[in-house]
Amino acid sequence: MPTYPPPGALPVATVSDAMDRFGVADGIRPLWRGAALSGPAFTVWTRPGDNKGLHAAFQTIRRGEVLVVNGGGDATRALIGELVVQKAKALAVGGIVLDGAARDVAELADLGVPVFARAVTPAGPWKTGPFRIGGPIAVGGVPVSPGDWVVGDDDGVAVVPREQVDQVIGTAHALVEGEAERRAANQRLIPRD
Ligand SMILES: O=C([O-])CC(=O)C(=O)O
Ligand SMILES: [Mg+2]
Repeated sequence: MPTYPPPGALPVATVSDAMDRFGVADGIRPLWRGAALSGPAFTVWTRPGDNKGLHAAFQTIRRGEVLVVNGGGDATRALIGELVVQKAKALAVGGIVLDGAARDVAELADLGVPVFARAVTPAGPWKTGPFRIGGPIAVGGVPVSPGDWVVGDDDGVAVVPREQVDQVIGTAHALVEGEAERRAANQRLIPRD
């Protein structure tokens, strides 16, 4: 697995800026404050509201990979809850990104697994499929293929195509330095009377 910056090391906003401000998954939000992730995508497409494919994903997902799920943007059925996230934690999954919903949100922060989703609902999932594991999908309108870099923080989630990761990380570091200069300049401002 390539080495990515650790979760929270580069702001997602800056990573997106380094992609000409593209790459952000629209409408996908962190489910607890401080949730941050950074790792390669493990993709699943599932029938909206059905989590059979997520349980199948846990048979092969590797340490540090981020489970990224296209659930059709469905907000009516939670694809995951505390028990599924507990499983993700035991397998050292890097985090979960759902274009769909979750439940049991009070427990997710305690588990410490970064989870990002479009919606929260107490309604539980179906468990019959169909699903597809490992192909190209999209979340929040952004294409994701297995191995693309997924990064998430309090602002949301961005996806960097695998072949652009080195260039985007380099550009993002340069942008961070530029922002530090602007921050210092802001601190030198004085009110005019
Ligand atoms: O029942 C489910 O599949 C989802 C859920 O609430 C959990 O994982 O705790
Ligand atoms: Mg539950």
